[in-house]
Amino acid sequence: MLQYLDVVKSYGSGSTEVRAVTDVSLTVQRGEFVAVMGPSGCGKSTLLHLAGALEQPSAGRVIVDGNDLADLSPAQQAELRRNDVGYVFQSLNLIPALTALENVMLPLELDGTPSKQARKIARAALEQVGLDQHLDRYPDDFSGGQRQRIAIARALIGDRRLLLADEPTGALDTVNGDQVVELLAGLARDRGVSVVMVTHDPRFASWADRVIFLRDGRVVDESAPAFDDSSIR
Ligand SMILES: Nc1ncnc2c1ncn2[C@@H]1O[C@H](COP(=O)(O)OP(=O)(O)OP(=O)(O)O)[C@@H](O)[C@H]1O
Repeated sequence: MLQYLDVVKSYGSGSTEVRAVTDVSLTVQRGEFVAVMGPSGCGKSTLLHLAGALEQPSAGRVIVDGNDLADLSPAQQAELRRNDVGYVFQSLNLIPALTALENVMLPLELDGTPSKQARKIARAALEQVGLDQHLDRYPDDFSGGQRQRIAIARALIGDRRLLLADEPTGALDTVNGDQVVELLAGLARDRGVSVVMVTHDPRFASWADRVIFLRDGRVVDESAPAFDDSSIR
């Protein structure tokens, strides 16, 4: 579903050049849940941005669902972002003035889906994340974990098959964080969504099928989940 081949990403040039990602080769299978860990600034977010075609690699290739992103025009990249790739961030970006249902409907409506149909699809997406009640309430009426689930429903709308989650538990307590990560694991296992989740917390990484450790932009280890390794925080 997602492949990095000898990927390098630098920002700036000459004496101000920063190597965010260096020689990363990595494959994420369909339905696989991969956690990415590593110290601050090691390139975790950059890896996600490359997968979502939000950044272009300086060298190497990024392949999403069989498409080499470099071969796609900007319009085709935008289409891939819209149809295949979902994002979840630590800050939820839910719109406070819209209800839970309206928040999830929004991307569909912006894409021209008629309201009635958008409502139906959004309800189904919310049901998949375990929310089928009080959908006419506003984000502030939900707990942090429920809000993140609304954001995940919105990210997955339209059957996206690759979910990029950047610290989705960052603003949550352990109980809510666990629920969100359990949901991500279930989406991978039961629906074949490929999930790449950046996290600082070994507890949440332990839900993943595989954990990738980055340091200074390089993959330094790839292993079974670590439960308590303070050196990688
Ligand atoms: N747009 C940019 N311009 C210049 N440098 C950047 C840019 N984005 C990231 N960097 C640099 O690239 C490196 C990797 O950044 P990145 O955000 O990918 O790390 P990270 O592991 O996600 O960090 P954190 O855990 O703090 O979010 C850092 O040194 C960062 O300062």
